[in-house]
Amino acid sequence: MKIASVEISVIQMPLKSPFLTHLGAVKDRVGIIVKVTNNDGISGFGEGVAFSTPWYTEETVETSLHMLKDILIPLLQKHPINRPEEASNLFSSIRRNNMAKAALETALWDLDAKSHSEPLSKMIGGTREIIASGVVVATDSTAKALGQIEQYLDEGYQRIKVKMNPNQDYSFLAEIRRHYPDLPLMADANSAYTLKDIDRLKALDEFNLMMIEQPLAHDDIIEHAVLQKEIRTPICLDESIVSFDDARKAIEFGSCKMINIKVGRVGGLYEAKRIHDYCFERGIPVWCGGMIEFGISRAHNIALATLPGFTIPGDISASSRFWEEDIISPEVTIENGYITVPKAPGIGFEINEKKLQEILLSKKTFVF
Ligand SMILES: O=C(O)CCC(=O)C1=CC=C[C@@H](O)[C@@H]1C(=O)O
Ligand SMILES: [Mg+2]
Repeated sequence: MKIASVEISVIQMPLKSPFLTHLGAVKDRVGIIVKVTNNDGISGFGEGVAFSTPWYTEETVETSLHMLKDILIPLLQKHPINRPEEASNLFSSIRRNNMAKAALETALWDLDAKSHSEPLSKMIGGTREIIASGVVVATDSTAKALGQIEQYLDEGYQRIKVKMNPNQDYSFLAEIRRHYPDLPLMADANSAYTLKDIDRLKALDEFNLMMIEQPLAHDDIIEHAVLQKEIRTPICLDESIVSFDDARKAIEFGSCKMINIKVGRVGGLYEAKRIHDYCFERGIPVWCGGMIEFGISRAHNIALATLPGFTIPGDISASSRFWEEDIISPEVTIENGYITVPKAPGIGFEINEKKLQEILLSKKTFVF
């Protein structure tokens, strides 16, 4: 890969409505766009998905920018690579900072797929032409949640994920089930519980949830294994899985029955695919998580979700779920609950340069 330059843009756009969790609210999204251009003038794009503050993982937009500008881009300048698969190994000398790594690594994948005139989904071994779409309801009242569920089901989404915590669990889920007894429903706790809550979590078994996501501590796999033995509802891990080895250990240990794979959280597409392959061989279902992202990351998620083990609809919703106007063209849309996988080379979407300029905060170019 003969890289000529890497450009880092910081953008900011308000969400159509706030995304509320028990850990905080996201109203305005700041994101990082990485553009890697080769000597033939072909550009690949990646997106940094860390939030502005470290409420979900330890990374932030600022730490990602530091890692990219001062560590990862200089590393790539010093050690040219031939294939995107090599980026993961090159970056492994740097501990964690997975979202910063993924921002650059995914851009290299897009560039490589475009240089081979191949869709990224095919390049990584994807087999699907359409992917099933789910959506997240993240609000603070039962009435608002019911209203949003109705709207999203009308739009065709195939499953709903709600946010839950000790102030919003049994009666909240009971009310949703009263209205929608057969709805494919999952609940994400973002670590709101401890093992003291086993009885409380056991009581939720009656709602036939597809899974409870990350009920216990963000860095735990030990206590999740204890909990999984006590409850019938499958546990899905999100925050606890930041690498292939985490996934392997969690599965060997019985800490979860499924995994939410987020490209940013695990440091890139290569690691995401390794986790997928491991789970697929063992019949462990995986699904693609979201990061309230802009269109570039959404496009990478679509490519990832074409792999055969992604058997559960992911948090890959339409561009219009969060944005008045997205930064890609065409925007991601849902038809009858599915997203059509683009056939154009790379991520398969163009960049909406006009929108990107409109929401641009800063830009820096690194010449190789
Ligand atoms: O991007 C989406 O569509 C939903 C994203 C989403 O649910 C999450 C993103 C980031 C942190 C969270 O609270 C939550 C999650 O934990 O999966
Ligand atoms: Mg989650």
